[in-house]
Amino acid sequence: MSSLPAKIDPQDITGLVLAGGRGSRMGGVDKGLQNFRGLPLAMNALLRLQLQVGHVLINANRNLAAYESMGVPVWPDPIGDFAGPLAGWLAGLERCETPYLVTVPCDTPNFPTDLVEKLAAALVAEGADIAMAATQEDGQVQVQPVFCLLKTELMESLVAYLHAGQAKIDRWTAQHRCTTVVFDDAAAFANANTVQELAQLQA
Ligand SMILES: Nc1nc2c(ncn2[C@@H]2O[C@H](COP(=O)(O)OP(=O)(O)OP(=O)(O)O)[C@@H](O)[C@H]2O)c(=O)[nH]1
Ligand SMILES: [Mg+2]
Repeated sequence: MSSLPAKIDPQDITGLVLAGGRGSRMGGVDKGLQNFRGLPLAMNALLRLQLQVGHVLINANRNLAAYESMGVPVWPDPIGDFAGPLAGWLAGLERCETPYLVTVPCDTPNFPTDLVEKLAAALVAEGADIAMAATQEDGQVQVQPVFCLLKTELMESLVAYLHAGQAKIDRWTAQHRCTTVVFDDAAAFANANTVQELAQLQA
Protein backbone atom coordinates (compact mmCIF):
# COMPACT_ATOMS: atom_id res chain seq x y z
CA MET A 1 0.00 0.00 0.00
CA SER A 2 1.13 3.53 -0.64
CA SER A 3 2.32 5.59 2.30
CA LEU A 4 1.18 8.82 0.69
CA PRO A 5 -0.83 11.09 2.95
CA ALA A 6 -4.50 11.44 2.04
CA LYS A 7 -4.09 15.17 2.27
CA ILE A 8 -1.14 17.51 2.79
CA ASP A 9 -1.37 19.57 5.97
CA PRO A 10 -0.66 23.28 5.19
CA GLN A 11 1.68 23.20 8.21
CA ASP A 12 3.88 20.84 6.20
CA ILE A 13 4.27 23.39 3.41
CA THR A 14 6.70 26.33 3.31
CA GLY A 15 5.78 29.16 0.95
CA LEU A 16 8.59 30.95 -0.91
CA VAL A 17 8.15 34.38 -2.47
CA LEU A 18 10.53 34.69 -5.42
CA ALA A 19 11.89 38.21 -5.59
CA GLY A 20 15.41 37.50 -6.81
CA GLY A 21 15.17 38.59 -10.43
CA ARG A 22 16.84 41.42 -12.31
CA GLY A 23 13.63 43.25 -13.17
CA SER A 24 15.19 44.19 -16.47
CA ARG A 25 11.89 44.86 -18.23
CA MET A 26 11.09 47.32 -15.44
CA GLY A 27 14.36 49.18 -15.91
CA GLY A 28 16.41 47.02 -13.55
CA VAL A 29 14.47 47.92 -10.41
CA ASP A 30 14.06 45.49 -7.51
CA LYS A 31 10.54 44.42 -8.50
CA GLY A 32 9.54 43.02 -5.12
CA LEU A 33 9.96 46.47 -3.58
CA GLN A 34 7.77 48.29 -6.11
CA ASN A 35 4.55 49.71 -4.74
CA PHE A 36 1.31 47.85 -5.36
CA ARG A 37 -1.74 49.47 -3.75
CA GLY A 38 0.39 50.85 -0.91
CA LEU A 39 2.45 47.73 -0.24
CA PRO A 40 5.67 46.42 -1.76
CA LEU A 41 4.84 43.70 -4.31
CA ALA A 42 6.73 41.09 -2.28
CA MET A 43 4.78 41.99 0.88
CA ASN A 44 1.51 41.67 -1.02
CA ALA A 45 2.58 38.22 -2.25
CA LEU A 46 3.72 37.25 1.23
CA LEU A 47 0.39 38.16 2.82
CA ARG A 48 -1.52 36.24 0.15
CA LEU A 49 0.71 33.19 0.52
CA GLN A 50 0.87 33.25 4.32
CA LEU A 51 -2.85 32.44 4.50
CA GLN A 52 -2.28 29.24 2.55
CA VAL A 53 0.79 27.66 4.22
CA GLY A 54 2.39 27.06 7.62
CA HIS A 55 5.68 28.90 7.07
CA VAL A 56 7.05 31.50 4.65
CA LEU A 57 10.41 32.63 3.28
CA ILE A 58 11.52 35.29 0.83
CA ASN A 59 14.18 34.82 -1.83
CA ALA A 60 15.86 38.08 -2.84
CA ASN A 61 19.27 39.07 -4.16
CA ARG A 62 19.33 42.83 -3.54
CA ASN A 63 18.22 45.19 -0.76
CA LEU A 64 18.09 42.32 1.72
CA ALA A 65 17.44 44.64 4.68
CA ALA A 66 14.30 45.99 3.03
CA TYR A 67 13.02 42.44 2.57
CA GLU A 68 14.00 41.49 6.12
CA SER A 69 11.79 44.29 7.40
CA MET A 70 8.83 42.22 6.10
CA GLY A 71 9.37 40.02 9.14
CA VAL A 72 10.22 36.64 7.64
CA PRO A 73 13.54 34.95 6.79
CA VAL A 74 15.19 36.21 3.58
CA TRP A 75 17.65 34.10 1.59
CA PRO A 76 19.66 35.07 -1.51
CA ASP A 77 20.44 32.61 -4.29
CA PRO A 78 23.10 30.14 -3.11
CA ILE A 79 24.48 29.76 -6.63
CA GLY A 80 25.24 31.85 -9.69
CA ASP A 81 24.76 35.46 -10.60
CA PHE A 82 21.03 35.80 -11.30
CA ALA A 83 20.93 32.23 -12.57
CA GLY A 84 17.15 32.27 -12.87
CA PRO A 85 14.18 31.20 -10.75
CA LEU A 86 15.59 27.71 -10.14
CA ALA A 87 18.40 29.31 -8.13
CA GLY A 88 15.67 30.86 -6.00
CA TRP A 89 13.98 27.49 -5.62
CA LEU A 90 17.28 26.10 -4.38
CA ALA A 91 17.50 28.87 -1.77
CA GLY A 92 14.04 27.81 -0.59
CA LEU A 93 14.76 24.07 -0.62
CA GLU A 94 17.96 24.57 1.38
CA ARG A 95 16.20 26.59 4.08
CA CYS A 96 12.86 24.83 4.13
CA GLU A 97 12.15 22.74 7.24
CA THR A 98 8.96 21.14 5.94
CA PRO A 99 8.49 18.26 3.48
CA TYR A 100 6.96 20.56 0.84
CA LEU A 101 7.87 23.91 -0.67
CA VAL A 102 5.56 26.07 -2.77
CA THR A 103 6.84 29.01 -4.82
CA VAL A 104 5.16 32.14 -6.13
CA PRO A 105 6.73 35.06 -8.00
CA CYS A 106 6.54 38.50 -6.41
CA ASP A 107 5.10 40.13 -9.52
CA THR A 108 1.69 38.41 -9.75
CA PRO A 109 -0.35 40.28 -7.14
CA ASN A 110 -3.71 38.54 -7.68
CA PHE A 111 -2.65 34.89 -7.67
CA PRO A 112 -5.44 32.53 -6.52
CA THR A 113 -6.19 32.26 -2.82
CA ASP A 114 -6.77 28.52 -3.33
CA LEU A 115 -3.48 28.04 -5.21
CA VAL A 116 -1.76 25.88 -2.61
CA GLU A 117 -4.82 23.85 -1.69
CA LYS A 118 -5.38 22.88 -5.33
CA LEU A 119 -1.72 22.12 -6.05
CA ALA A 120 -1.53 19.99 -2.90
CA ALA A 121 -4.68 18.05 -3.78
CA ALA A 122 -3.34 17.32 -7.27
CA LEU A 123 0.08 16.28 -6.00
CA VAL A 124 -1.52 13.71 -3.71
CA ALA A 125 -4.13 12.53 -6.21
CA GLU A 126 -1.54 12.01 -8.95
CA GLY A 127 1.23 10.67 -6.71
CA ALA A 128 3.46 13.40 -8.15
CA ASP A 129 6.64 15.03 -6.86
CA ILE A 130 5.87 18.40 -8.44
CA ALA A 131 2.58 20.18 -9.08
CA MET A 132 2.50 23.31 -11.24
CA ALA A 133 -0.24 25.77 -12.02
CA ALA A 134 -1.50 26.27 -15.56
CA THR A 135 -4.00 28.47 -17.33
CA GLN A 136 -5.92 28.08 -20.54
CA GLU A 137 -5.85 30.73 -23.21
CA ASP A 138 -7.57 30.24 -26.57
CA GLY A 139 -7.83 26.55 -25.80
CA GLN A 140 -4.08 26.27 -25.23
CA VAL A 141 -2.82 25.15 -21.84
CA GLN A 142 -0.07 27.46 -20.62
CA VAL A 143 2.01 26.19 -17.71
CA GLN A 144 2.83 28.79 -15.05
CA PRO A 145 5.97 27.06 -13.76
CA VAL A 146 6.96 29.55 -11.05
CA PHE A 147 3.71 28.63 -9.24
CA CYS A 148 5.00 25.30 -8.11
CA LEU A 149 4.57 22.89 -5.20
CA LEU A 150 7.41 20.42 -4.83
CA LYS A 151 8.79 17.86 -2.44
CA THR A 152 11.74 19.16 -0.46
CA GLU A 153 13.54 15.85 -1.11
CA LEU A 154 14.14 17.01 -4.70
CA MET A 155 16.88 19.37 -3.47
CA GLU A 156 19.78 17.09 -4.36
CA SER A 157 18.51 16.66 -7.88
CA LEU A 158 18.25 20.44 -8.27
CA VAL A 159 21.76 20.97 -6.90
CA ALA A 160 23.14 18.54 -9.48
CA TYR A 161 21.18 20.18 -12.29
CA LEU A 162 22.28 23.72 -11.42
CA HIS A 163 25.89 22.69 -10.87
CA ALA A 164 25.84 21.22 -14.38
CA GLY A 165 25.16 24.77 -15.56
CA GLN A 166 21.52 24.17 -16.45
CA ALA A 167 18.84 26.78 -15.76
CA LYS A 168 15.67 25.86 -17.65
CA ILE A 169 12.77 25.01 -15.37
CA ASP A 170 10.97 22.61 -17.71
CA ARG A 171 14.02 20.46 -18.37
CA TRP A 172 14.50 19.95 -14.66
CA THR A 173 10.86 19.37 -13.76
CA ALA A 174 10.60 16.86 -16.63
CA GLN A 175 13.05 14.64 -14.73
CA HIS A 176 10.43 14.15 -12.03
CA ARG A 177 6.81 13.09 -11.71
CA CYS A 178 4.90 16.25 -12.53
CA THR A 179 1.30 17.24 -12.63
CA THR A 180 -0.41 20.48 -13.58
CA VAL A 181 -3.57 22.10 -12.28
CA VAL A 182 -5.49 24.28 -14.72
CA PHE A 183 -6.97 27.31 -12.98
CA ASP A 184 -10.08 28.80 -14.57
CA ASP A 185 -9.20 32.40 -13.76
CA ALA A 186 -6.30 33.09 -16.12
CA ALA A 187 -6.39 36.80 -15.19
CA ALA A 188 -5.30 35.91 -11.65
CA PHE A 189 -1.93 34.99 -13.13
CA ALA A 190 -1.36 38.34 -14.86
CA ASN A 191 2.14 39.49 -13.91
CA ALA A 192 3.81 42.86 -13.85
CA ASN A 193 6.90 42.69 -16.01
CA THR A 194 6.84 46.35 -17.05
CA VAL A 195 5.87 49.62 -15.36
CA GLN A 196 2.78 49.73 -17.61
CA GLU A 197 1.67 46.24 -16.61
CA LEU A 198 2.06 47.14 -12.95
CA ALA A 199 -0.07 50.25 -13.45
CA GLN A 200 -2.75 48.19 -15.24
CA LEU A 201 -2.87 45.66 -12.42
CA GLN A 202 -3.32 48.46 -9.86
CA ALA A 203 -6.11 50.17 -11.78
N1 LIG B 1 16.19 33.91 -7.31
C1 LIG B 1 16.05 34.30 -8.54
N2 LIG B 1 14.82 34.56 -8.98
C2 LIG B 1 14.69 34.97 -10.26
C3 LIG B 1 15.79 35.13 -11.11
N3 LIG B 1 15.33 35.55 -12.30
C4 LIG B 1 13.99 35.65 -12.19
N4 LIG B 1 13.60 35.31 -10.94
C5 LIG B 1 12.25 35.31 -10.40
O1 LIG B 1 11.40 34.59 -11.26
C6 LIG B 1 10.12 35.20 -11.31
C7 LIG B 1 9.71 35.45 -12.74
O2 LIG B 1 10.71 36.22 -13.37
P1 LIG B 1 10.46 37.53 -14.24
O3 LIG B 1 9.05 37.94 -14.27
O4 LIG B 1 11.15 37.30 -15.55
O5 LIG B 1 11.23 38.61 -13.33
P2 LIG B 1 12.63 39.26 -13.51
O6 LIG B 1 13.64 38.24 -13.95
O7 LIG B 1 12.88 40.03 -12.29
O8 LIG B 1 12.35 40.31 -14.69
P3 LIG B 1 13.03 40.46 -16.12
O9 LIG B 1 14.49 40.72 -15.87
O10 LIG B 1 12.32 41.62 -16.72
O11 LIG B 1 12.79 39.16 -16.85
C8 LIG B 1 10.21 36.49 -10.50
O12 LIG B 1 9.62 36.23 -9.26
C9 LIG B 1 11.70 36.71 -10.34
O13 LIG B 1 12.01 37.33 -9.11
C10 LIG B 1 17.10 34.84 -10.57
O14 LIG B 1 18.12 34.94 -11.25
N5 LIG B 1 17.16 34.42 -9.30
MG1 LIG C 1 7.18 38.01 -14.61
